Amino acid sequence: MFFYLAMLQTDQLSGAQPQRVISPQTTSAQEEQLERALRPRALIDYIGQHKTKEQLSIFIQAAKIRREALDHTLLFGPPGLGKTTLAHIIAHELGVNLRQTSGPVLERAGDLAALLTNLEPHDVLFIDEIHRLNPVVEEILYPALEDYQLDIMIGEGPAARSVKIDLPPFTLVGATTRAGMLTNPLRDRFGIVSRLEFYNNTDLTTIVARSAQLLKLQIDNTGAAEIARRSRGTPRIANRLLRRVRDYAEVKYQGQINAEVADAALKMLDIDQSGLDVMDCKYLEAILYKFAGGPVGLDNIAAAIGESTDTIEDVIEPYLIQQGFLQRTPRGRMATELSYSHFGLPAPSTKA
Ligand SMILES: Nc1ncnc2c1ncn2[C@@H]1O[C@H](COP(=O)(O)OP(=O)(O)OP(=O)(O)O)[C@@H](O)[C@H]1O
Ligand SMILES: [Mg+2]
Repeated sequence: MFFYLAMLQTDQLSGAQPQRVISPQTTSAQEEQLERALRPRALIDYIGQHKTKEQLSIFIQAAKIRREALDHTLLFGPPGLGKTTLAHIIAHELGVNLRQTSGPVLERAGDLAALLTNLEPHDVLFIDEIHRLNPVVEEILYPALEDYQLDIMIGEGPAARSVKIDLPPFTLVGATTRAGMLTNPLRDRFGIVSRLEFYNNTDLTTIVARSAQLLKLQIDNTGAAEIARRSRGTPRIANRLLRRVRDYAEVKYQGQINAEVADAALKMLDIDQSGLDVMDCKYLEAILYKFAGGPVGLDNIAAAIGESTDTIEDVIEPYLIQQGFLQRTPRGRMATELSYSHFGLPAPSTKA
């Protein structure tokens, strides 16, 4: 209880709403600062995502040998898996500047034009949440991506004229949690498309151990593995749980973290043995108890648990599907046998 209050206070001090511990989104400015400190800077320090890493390493080397800009790159996957981190690493490995913006921030064509005309040759322009680009801004982006040209209108009415400006060759790195929401013409302009996957326990354990070392914590392998196992396959959550477990260990165990200490701390935070938290359980229980295991439509579940459909689709469902707790069918969401057994319910007789 003391622990929970302490958490609330830190969040309130930073002006943010208290949030779910296991939320894959960053919850405060303070957390963002900590994240930056833990962010690997070179590709070799980026743990896991072996396929993506291997591909990128080759494409980056090839671009450098040819002295060309790297092809435009789209990174997609659930929040907290390392898209922003990877964008920074790409620029670092290419030895160029990174200019960062995001879809919702670029309101007018002029905002994008200002960014593009300030790029130096081979620079990386990173657009986060690229699925939320204003269509007018997106139109300007097409010729910029294809021909490194900016086509803009100057003035209004009869005096208006279109001007073409040459841009230096550059690389757009786009990040999105929703590749499906990108328009086709935009998606087609990315030469490299990388899907980030949830991390396996081994890779996450390495990430926890690395963060612990940077934070100078005393943790053994069992402690790192326990935190990893309950982090929803997500480095951001792993790093956050590590900090919360540290608090617990400092108050109760002179800062020593092992599996038992981690387990006790995580139990107190209501994160269960499978790494599911209160929101996950609420979601699955709604399907199991209110909708007889499904199939049930997204809007109905959203109304039942009072969450937005976006949060459900971006944050809650991907991990539950990946872990086999949930099935998405054309008729709606369905609980799997694993869900039934997780909540101690008998498996349903096979539905037609
Ligand atoms: N492969 C990795 N190895 C080590 N640490 C990682 C790795 N990927 C991510 N992290 C850590 O996880 C944190 C979150 O990563 P990042 O901000 O890049 O996620 P994201 O995919 O951009 O999330 P969002 O969709 O919310 O923008 C980073 O601070 C970093 O410390
Ligand atoms: Mg990000």
